[in-house]
This record gives sequence, structure tokens and C-alpha cells, in this order.
Amino acid sequence: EEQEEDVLRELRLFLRNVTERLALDRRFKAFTKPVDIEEVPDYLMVVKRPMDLSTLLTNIDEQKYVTVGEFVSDADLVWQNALEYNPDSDPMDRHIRHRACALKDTVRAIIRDELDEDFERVCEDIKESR
Ligand SMILES: O=C(C1CCC1)N1C[C@@H]2C[C@H]3C[C@@H](O)[C@@H](O)[C@]2(C1)O3
Repeated sequence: EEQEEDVLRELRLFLRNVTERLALDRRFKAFTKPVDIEEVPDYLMVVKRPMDLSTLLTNIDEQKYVTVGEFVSDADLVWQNALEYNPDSDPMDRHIRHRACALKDTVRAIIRDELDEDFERVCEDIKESR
């Protein structure tokens, strides 16, 4: 339906805007590109579902997300993976975990402040109808 495609287009615009703002934040530089598997050969033994901000943008453009909730589930992988792969007490790991926690809190704050619950309900109704 035309109205449904209008809603999903608005969803993509919102999700691109959120993701681009995260990618511009200097705290989140390490999250902007996939972890380099050649640089970190054991990464896929630890992290089963890699995710990063550039891949979120590609997913948005490939129309992978029909609700904000589906997007947030993938966005959560970015900081969850960082906490999982960098658990040690050394300063580098602690620095990465601090930024991972900042990413978690920032995503939640943006969604709380900027997502209209009625809009998300319309997206969820479209998802259930498909
Ligand atoms: O988890 C990550 C990224 C940080 C947030 C995502 N990496 C795993 C490696 C461990 C640590 C130091 C470097 O070896 C660098 O390659 C990585 C990249 O950071």
C-alpha cells in the first residue's frame, strides 16, 4: 500500500539520521566499521553476530528494518559485542567498555526523546500484516 511505503520511508529517514549522528560522535569511532578479522583472527570465535554503524546504514538502505525495535536489536549488538570481546581489566578494554556503555545509553536516549510511540505502533502493525 502507498501509505505503508510512506511510513517505511519515514522510518528509514529517522534510522539514517540516528545512525549518522552516532557515526559522527568521536567517542564511537571504533564502532563505525566492522572489526578487521585479519587484525583480530579470533574475533568470530567470540562474537557470533558482528555489527557496526556502517553495516546498520547498509541494512537500512536494504530495507531490512520495518520497526525501530528491529533496528535497536541490531544496534545493541554493537555495544554488546564490544563488552563481550573486551572484558579485561586493562585500560584499553576499560576504555572500550566505557564507550560501549555510552553508545548503549545514547541510543536509548535518542529513541526515548525522538520516537513517537504511535509511529512505532504503526510500523509494528505493518510488520504483523506481512
Ligand atoms: O572490539 C573491537 C572494537 C572496539 C569496539 C569494537 N575490537 C577488537 C580488538 C581489540 C581492541 C584493540 C585492537 O586490537 C582492535 O583491533 C580491537 C577492535 O579493539
